[in-house]
Amino acid sequence: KNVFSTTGAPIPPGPLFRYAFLRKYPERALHAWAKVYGPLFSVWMGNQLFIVISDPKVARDLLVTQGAIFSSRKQYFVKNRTILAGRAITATAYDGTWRHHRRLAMQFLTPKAVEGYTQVLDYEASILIRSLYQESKQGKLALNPASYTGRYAFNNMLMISFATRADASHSPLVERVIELAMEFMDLTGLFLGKLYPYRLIFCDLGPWSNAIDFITPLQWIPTRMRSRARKLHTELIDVYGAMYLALKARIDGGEVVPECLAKTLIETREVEKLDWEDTCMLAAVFALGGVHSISGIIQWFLALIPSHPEVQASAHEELDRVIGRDHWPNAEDEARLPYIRAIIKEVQRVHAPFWMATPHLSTEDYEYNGMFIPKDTAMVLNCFTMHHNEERYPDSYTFNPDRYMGDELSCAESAKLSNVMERDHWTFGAGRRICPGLVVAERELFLAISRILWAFNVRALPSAPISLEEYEGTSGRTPMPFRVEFEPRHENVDGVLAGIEEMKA
Ligand code: HEM
Repeated sequence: KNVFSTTGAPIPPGPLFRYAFLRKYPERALHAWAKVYGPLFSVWMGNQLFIVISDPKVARDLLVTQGAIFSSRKQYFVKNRTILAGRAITATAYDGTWRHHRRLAMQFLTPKAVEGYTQVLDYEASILIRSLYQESKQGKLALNPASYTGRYAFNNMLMISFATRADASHSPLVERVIELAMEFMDLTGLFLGKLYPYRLIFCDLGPWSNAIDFITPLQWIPTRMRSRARKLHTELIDVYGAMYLALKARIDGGEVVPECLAKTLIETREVEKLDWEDTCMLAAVFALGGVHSISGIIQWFLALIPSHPEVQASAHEELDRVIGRDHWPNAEDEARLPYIRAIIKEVQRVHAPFWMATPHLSTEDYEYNGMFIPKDTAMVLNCFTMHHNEERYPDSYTFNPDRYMGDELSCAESAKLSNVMERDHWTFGAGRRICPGLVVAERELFLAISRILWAFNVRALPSAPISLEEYEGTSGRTPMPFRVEFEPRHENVDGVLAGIEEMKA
């Protein structure tokens, strides 16, 4: 590969020895290198060049302004080519298929669409609070929140994708979806710790995936990795195909099912010329992208809040003042609760679930500030360094929601600011591949976190301190398993929860 442009510009500087540094907590290595090599540096993995972006203005200049060049995806052998077969939007190159599939999914992700099914998210948030209240025996028993936050995020996605949900005793099909997610994690080499149901529906690969991705001859021989990846691909098609067909059978049987992604696919599949694999992978998109991420952020919130009693007290004060104790916050209260919003933004800043977003691939040679970025370079957004930019976030290692007071924009609005130094954070990526689930994600986070704060005083156990440094996986996703107490804050919690019944799947 050329390391100089035709005008003689070199690729950005970078470290010589790298693999060992990138194995666990890779963002720490990237952060250290950004200090040495600056806002744009190179890292080679085998014959693949990665260029790491660590500055908001550079991110804008390349990923946004030059979006026509920096918006594709590398076709990793295991994840993109074999398991997802270039589909599920995230794995698709920057082409007509990507545009087509993203457009179809976006019908369910625009602010207007999210408004239309907010009652679903609202209901699942109620079930989340009810489960935490009941299963903690009204606050007497400490809980590990992972499976509850996972079920919350999972049910939201199941409802908007397939108009179905998992009750506490889930169906065999849902069990299967979870097993496949675990196999996905296992195969893509990302998961190091103990498995919990629901938490692992999907995570986007850190850029440094398997050796087989970088050593081409390994792809030609029948390794166990290759056969498991192929099997997983087939199973994803089978399982999500079965969920699609189950919905179709309901519709064919005369049932009036709520609007959902799979229903739209059923109605438009022929006109849209979607083959069976496209259909199944598209139907799976929300469950793949929108579970682990949401669940992870709520868990980080729960891990952080007990050690910041002053933040929790200010949140309780705001809720009591603005909402009162007779009812809990609803979606339309969001704008009136700036401190709750600030907490949510700050959690996302200090614990973005994907420290390296999902790398974009360049599709043309490009020269930037005297440096050469060759075609087919994987561009990594170094969110960790960007979220610790002292100019933008003074005292950046301190969890301090106050820094967002006065920021009245939603994350979606903030991502469009022309002054990128004012953008709230980079947790959802940047440019044309920015997370399309951003609006629904924000609403889900608001409903869950504002109601947890309304209902409970969240406390750590003195005997089981929570680690805020370590995490599972290789990209900052979820905290190490921990337990917290959910102490009801007032008597009305019981009364408000009394009217809520769990629907069957
Ligand atoms: C707080 C929760 C979430 C976070 C932090 C998150 C983060 C991300 C990030 C960093 C990317 C890569 C962006 C880039 O390439 O620049 C992404 C892509 C994506 N996300 Fe999310 N996401 C979240 C929730 C969701 C939800 C709820 C959905 C679905 C409803 C979703 C669906 C997707 C899809 C389909 C892509 C691929 C987009 C493309 O390649 O064009 N995400 N997300």
